[in-house]
Amino acid sequence: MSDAYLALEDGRVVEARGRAPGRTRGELVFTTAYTGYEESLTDPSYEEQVLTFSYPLIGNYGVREERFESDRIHPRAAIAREFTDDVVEWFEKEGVPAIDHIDTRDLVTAVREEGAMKCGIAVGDDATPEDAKEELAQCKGMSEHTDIGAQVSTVEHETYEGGGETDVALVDCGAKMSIVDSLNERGADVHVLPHDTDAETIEELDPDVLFISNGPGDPANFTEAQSLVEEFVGEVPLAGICLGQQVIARALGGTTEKMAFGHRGVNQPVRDLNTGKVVMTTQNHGYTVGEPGDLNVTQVNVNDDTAEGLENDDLNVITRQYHPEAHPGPNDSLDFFDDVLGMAGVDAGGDEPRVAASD
Ligand SMILES: NC(=O)CC[C@H](N)C(=O)O
Repeated sequence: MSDAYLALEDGRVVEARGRAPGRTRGELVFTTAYTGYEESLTDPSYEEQVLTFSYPLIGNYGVREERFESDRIHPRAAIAREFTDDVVEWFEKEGVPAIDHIDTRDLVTAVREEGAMKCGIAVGDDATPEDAKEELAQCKGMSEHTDIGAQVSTVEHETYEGGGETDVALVDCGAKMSIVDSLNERGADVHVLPHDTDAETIEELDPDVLFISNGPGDPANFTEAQSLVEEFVGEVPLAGICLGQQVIARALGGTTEKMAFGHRGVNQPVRDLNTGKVVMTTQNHGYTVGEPGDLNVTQVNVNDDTAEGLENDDLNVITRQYHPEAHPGPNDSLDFFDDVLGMAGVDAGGDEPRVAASD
């Protein structure tokens, strides 16, 4: 007898130990990061997903709000080989089901071999395998969550002051706070705006940069953000991270597609095609840009050659598929934020000037 069951789309039902009760469902994803569980769990990009940690012990340095990327846990449930009591308390407080004492190596291998899959979870004294299967039966595909932006976005315009040197309009499709921090630290005031902000609001704000944030689900469902890009491209410098890159590419005639299982960890190697330099990056995405449209591919993933950086110097557009803001992960690509503010004519103190794609 167990008190936790995980039903997988491949037909298996796996027993586990229940740590925080509840029933839920989502797309099963993983991260191979061995630190940064507070940041990952509060990253809005994981909305409607179930996060499996491949590192075996999660929670061993406690839970501190200073490290949160948003105000709540976003994955619908969490899975590890072993969660500490500290982190379990947090799951219980937020009502997020969690399970451990499960073979996470097997789960991650299944996702890597069979591709992204749906799952259902049932945790509690009276939980049964059928409960988990019922959850699985109700699980939608990521693209079917058409209103996912509203689940994660701010509803009000919020301003985070960073010295007033520049004004960045950050369209919040599920933004991580580290993006705001990275811009504030470089002297920019950041205006965090709802995902469905209209063109008039942007016109009134008259920002120096229009920035589309990271976010959950299928970029095709962020139609309002895409319209803003179509409206302002060429007039206002544009930047984007992860979902932001995907939305901007779609707006500029490009395409996006679902990957087999995505890029998931903090050691994804990215090569800059101009300099040849390779940096380690943090990644957490299941979609990728196929055709880049009016953008040039300036950086690629060393493992599979997918587009990691897109730019158009004439139109003043620069985007990244990975997370330059880190949290979790390496700080090697923080200079992206210097380049973003550089488009607005600000010398934000970067080490070296950006090399244009056409040079
Ligand atoms: N971290 C992100 O912004 C993820 C982008 C998008 N939801 C994807 O899965 O590809």
